[in-house]
Amino acid sequence: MSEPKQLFVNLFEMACVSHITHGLWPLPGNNRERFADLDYWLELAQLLEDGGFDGIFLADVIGAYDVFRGGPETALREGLQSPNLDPLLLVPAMAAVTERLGFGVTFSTTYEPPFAFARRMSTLDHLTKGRIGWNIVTSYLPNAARNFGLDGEVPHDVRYRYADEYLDVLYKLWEGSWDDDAVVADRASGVFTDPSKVRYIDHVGERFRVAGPHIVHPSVQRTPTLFQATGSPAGIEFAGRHAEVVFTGGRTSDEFRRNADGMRDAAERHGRERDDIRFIAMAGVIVGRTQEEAEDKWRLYREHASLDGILAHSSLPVDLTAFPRDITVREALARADFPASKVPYLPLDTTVGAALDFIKQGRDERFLVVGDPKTVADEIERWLDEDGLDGINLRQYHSFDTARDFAELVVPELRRRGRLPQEGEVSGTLRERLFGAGRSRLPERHIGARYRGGANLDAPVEPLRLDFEHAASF
Ligand SMILES: Cc1cc2nc3c(=O)[nH]c(=O)nc-3n(C[C@H](O)[C@H](O)[C@H](O)COP(=O)(O)O)c2cc1C
Repeated sequence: MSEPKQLFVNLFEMACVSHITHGLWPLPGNNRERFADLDYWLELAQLLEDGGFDGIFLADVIGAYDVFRGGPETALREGLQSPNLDPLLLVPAMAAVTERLGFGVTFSTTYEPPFAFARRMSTLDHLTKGRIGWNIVTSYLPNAARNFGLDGEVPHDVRYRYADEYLDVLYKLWEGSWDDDAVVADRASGVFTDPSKVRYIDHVGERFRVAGPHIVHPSVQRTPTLFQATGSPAGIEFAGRHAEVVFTGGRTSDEFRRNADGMRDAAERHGRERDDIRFIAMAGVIVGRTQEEAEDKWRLYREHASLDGILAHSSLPVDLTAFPRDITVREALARADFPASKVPYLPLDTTVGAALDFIKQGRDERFLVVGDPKTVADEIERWLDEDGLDGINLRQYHSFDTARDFAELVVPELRRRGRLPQEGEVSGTLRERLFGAGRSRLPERHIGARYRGGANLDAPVEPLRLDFEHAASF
């Protein structure tokens, strides 16, 4: 009999008070307001490693949420992703108190040039001994654009075209600029680096000119493990070329499988294998010693959920709370002169009141389970076997109760069922943890590997075809 498929578990985090579960930070015992205290991250990292988590995943944004009600006031009042610390700087501290925990950090390709970022990631890969992953985002907040000298957002698909060139520069630096044996460190001769094994990259593209050589020698993974979250046609094409782990969702199993298959098809179009991408979903797991205890927690979280926080986070420009509760959402959007086609996720023919209640409840999710350890483990097994999910980003409702509950109640049950590695069984780089021992580096068939040994540095890459009609943004 084949071994059961195992789950990859990240805690979903962000260095702010209110990341995705708005309104919950003031709950008794919640540590969220300590996010700027280094001890918060050290305690959390140790809890996660000891508790059987594979990684911590750090989200990031570089601007304020100021679309809802035309300003940042709601977001600031809620602590909604602002104030927000730089996630890259938290990693070395957490790495110092752990040995196995993986780190996924978010960084945007749209506003800061690639050379300095390549250096920071190589540094983190060295310091963590190959435990670093990068969540590639192109940023979606209009305010972010205004923070970096632009009047407004770069159009959605253009952001992905820029991101593609950004990745090209990074691969040249990470994969092509230095040979593995370039560092000699020979005391007798006093030679530290063999200059014949280090080269300029001389990248000249649409957006970037980067001479190189890379200023950091090769790290364990060279290219960090590449994560991405997407659902748009342009994003899927980009993921097919680059991503190794994709966050995707879906309200039903079928929708999830269709999304994943679309990305596997895209991977094949780019010369990769279908299982070169792992799929991770954001998941809510509310567990108690009994079903009743879990239901009580879930009720508490829903009672305290902040509708304003959720709406400000969604950046919906129409303030539905300003309309009578008994008219339909379609009617409210028409009165606001806002096209209903731009909000396909809203239930247009229900009343505004029902829609707001629905948004606040947060129940329409495939990857949400509330129950005792057995119920939760049964459901997670369905996600793995029936939906084809590989891992989860655990949504936090309460810090550290969410992570501690999962560690104490769910991990032992999943281990008993062979769905998580046993304690002490885990080792290797982040990429090896996801794809198996011996795969610390990008496989040869990945586009980033084409520069190995300095090959192809002056051969242009076929541009990513992004000629889709796509107006929606996140
Ligand atoms: C689970 C998840 C996590 C995300 N985390 C971030 C983040 O930390 N920072 C960010 O700018 N965007 C984040 N996004 C948004 C994505 O980067 C992207 O903008 C969104 O998925 C829409 O992509 P698309 O337009 O290609 O479909 C996240 C999305 C999902 C689903």
